[in-house]
Amino acid sequence: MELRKGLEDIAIKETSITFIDGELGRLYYRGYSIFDLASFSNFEEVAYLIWYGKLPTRHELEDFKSRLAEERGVSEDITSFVVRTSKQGNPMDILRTAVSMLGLEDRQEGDFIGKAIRITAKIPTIISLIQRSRNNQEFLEPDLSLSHAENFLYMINGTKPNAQDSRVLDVALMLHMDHEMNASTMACLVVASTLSDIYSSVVAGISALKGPLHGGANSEALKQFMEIGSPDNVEKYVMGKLSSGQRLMGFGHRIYKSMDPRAKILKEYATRMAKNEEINRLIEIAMKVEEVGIKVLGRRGIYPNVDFYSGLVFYSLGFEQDLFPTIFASARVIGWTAHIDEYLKDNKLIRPKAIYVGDLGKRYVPIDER
Ligand SMILES: CC(=O)SCCNC(=O)CCNC(=O)[C@H](O)C(C)(C)COP(=O)(O)OP(=O)(O)OC[C@H]1O[C@@H](n2cnc3c(N)ncnc32)[C@H](O)[C@@H]1OP(=O)(O)O
Ligand SMILES: O=C([O-])CC(=O)C(=O)O
Repeated sequence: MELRKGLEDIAIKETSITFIDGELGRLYYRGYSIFDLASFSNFEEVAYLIWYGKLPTRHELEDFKSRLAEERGVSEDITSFVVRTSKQGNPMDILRTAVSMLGLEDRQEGDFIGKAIRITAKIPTIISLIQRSRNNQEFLEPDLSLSHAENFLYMINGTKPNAQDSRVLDVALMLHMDHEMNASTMACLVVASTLSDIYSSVVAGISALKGPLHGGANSEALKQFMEIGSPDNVEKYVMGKLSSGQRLMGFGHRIYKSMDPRAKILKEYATRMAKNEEINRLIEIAMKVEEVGIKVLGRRGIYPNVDFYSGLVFYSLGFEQDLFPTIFASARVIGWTAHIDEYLKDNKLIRPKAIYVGDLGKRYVPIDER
């Protein structure tokens, strides 16, 4: 039996959701280039596209937007749980538990996409509640007249966002929505393939996304830029890190062997929206890390990934650093649930093999003789 560590280059399903060309750095959702979607589309339209497989008509989009907006509220139980844990808890742990609570509260059978819409609509409310309650700021009810991205920013910052900021978040969320068979999507499918429920599967996705080799890297990348402190320190920091065998956070990818197209788009937004001295300095540092990192790692196909510039964008928009993986989850939940839906149409229990390398036939030794 062949051993494929990390299931590298193993396909577990056919899909019509996302295509990645890792050599050329191209990404498509349902056949549409991410560059076109980022230029012309918006969060609600792309969520619809990913779930339903086609772009909505005007009427379908309006209907879908209202459905998503109406689901934004969370129960008093969830609100009080988040408020109680927001000061000590890791935001991904809080989000994971809150989504688990959503599962307990949902007693309806069926309507898979309806449930996916419900989870997607409520995650920004939970995230905003974490940030505002730990800073002793009053909790704001969702504003149903605002778009998904506008309302997310409104609930975080307490003021209606300007058009540029809401457009930037809209695009950033679109870029994070799906990425074929990444670790967290795989985790969702492992759970879903046992015919468990959507909430349990999404909880598995959040758990996998939390790790610093996956969605947790966005927060680590910004931490890295903050630690570096000044563009003059970049060369020494990067060389020191790499020569001691550590990884540059926000660099490298299982599939991309060139620059991640989403990193290109996010870099453009990050530089365009530079706001204050701190953020301008962080952007300068990031661009220098990119330059030095590519000089050293580029020849091995290791380039900036989506997590390299996304943190700078989220930070500029008012999100606190440890919340970044939760923002990632708020968008990726669309890809997770679309892949679950697709997989369950032709389900097969996911159960790979392990190659046994231990001994056999050992004599059992009673405890007093050990
Ligand atoms: C949304 C996302 O999940 S995007 C990824 C976010 N994660 C990060 O940014 C964390 C840093 N990056 C990494 O750890 C990796 O690039 C991963 C885990 C994302 C993908 O890596 P894999 O395809 O599994 O490759 P693997 O971990 O085996 O690395 C291959 C080689 O490249 C090196 N490498 C990979 N990424 C990096 C990096 N960021 N910095 C330094 N070296 C790296 C490894 O050390 C390894 O070297 P070796 O062959 O000499 O041992
Ligand atoms: O695809 C992967 O392995 C990681 C991921 O989720 C992404 O890049 O968005």
